[in-house]
Amino acid sequence: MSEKKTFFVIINPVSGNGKGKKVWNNVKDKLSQHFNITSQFTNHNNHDIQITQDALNKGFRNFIIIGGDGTLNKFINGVFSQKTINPNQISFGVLAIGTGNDWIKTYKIPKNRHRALQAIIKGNTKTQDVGCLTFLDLNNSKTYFLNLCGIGFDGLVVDLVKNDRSFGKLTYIFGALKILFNFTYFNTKVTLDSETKTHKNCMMIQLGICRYTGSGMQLTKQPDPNDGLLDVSIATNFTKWQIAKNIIGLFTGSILKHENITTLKTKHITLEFNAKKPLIQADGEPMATSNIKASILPQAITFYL
Ligand SMILES: Nc1ncnc2c1ncn2[C@@H]1O[C@H](COP(=O)(O)OP(=O)(O)OP(=O)(O)O)[C@@H](O)[C@H]1O
Repeated sequence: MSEKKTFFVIINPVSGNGKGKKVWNNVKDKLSQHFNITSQFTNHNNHDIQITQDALNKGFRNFIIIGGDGTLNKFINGVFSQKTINPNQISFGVLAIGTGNDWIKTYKIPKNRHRALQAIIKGNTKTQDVGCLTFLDLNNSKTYFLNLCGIGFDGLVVDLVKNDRSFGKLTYIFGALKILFNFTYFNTKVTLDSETKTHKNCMMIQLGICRYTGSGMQLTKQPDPNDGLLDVSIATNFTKWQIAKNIIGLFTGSILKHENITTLKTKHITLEFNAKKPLIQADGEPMATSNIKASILPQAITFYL
């Protein structure tokens, strides 16, 4: 009989309004039948980063994340902010128990935990790109993302719902409707290679790797998680009425045909904002407020699907 593979399981007990413990109790026997398992619950915000790095230092290379997009984001930051172990030796599977669970949607990874588990047991893997944000006003400190980074409108939405996701899947939609009446435009100097252009009255800018954000919205045109490029969209001069009218288009992606949206693909992009800087989110997590450079690490992480 072949030797059992070893996995380290990280469980976020607060994801998806507190489903973590129950899900873990539900799957741990099955996991142990197939794998050697070590597990740890997170105790506080960002603990997921520390747990990942401690597990890497102890020799673990395969992970299962029981959490939402935010927990995945912290795992990715644990992997890419350390320099000892090459990320190409690391792989992860996910049992998605979050609120939005947007990352799994691109790959149709089942939300049903037993089917998701089956996929990990089967052992098929795939690689994808990882995004890197450099905060230019904060000593060039870096953060990494797996799904999508949004600036402006959805930065405000994430900030609004960060402490209360009790509406489940509808949390982001209710948040977006509330922000609709409060957002302010911002101006952005966009630099691609050596060319700089100013976009006035920006409502939001998306830097996408995967397809979905905000519980199923499609705000980037042709994201390919494996092409080594960020899929950028810049929305300008939208009135509140135009957004309200196009709300279904946010979910179908047809909003991207609107003349007020510029789309492009790039390996890196620098965004400098006016004095009142917009809020930034990455993978549904609030980020620092700063001018940023975004770049991509091609096919940098392996996952089970
Ligand atoms: N024990 C903990 N207590 C408080 N916060 C935690 C804990 N463990 C992890 N976190 C933080 O919880 C945040 C959100 O978790 P996560 O995104 O997985 O759930 P969610 O918000 O319900 O799902 P989604 O992002 O898919 O909408 C992450 O920033 C993570 O660092």
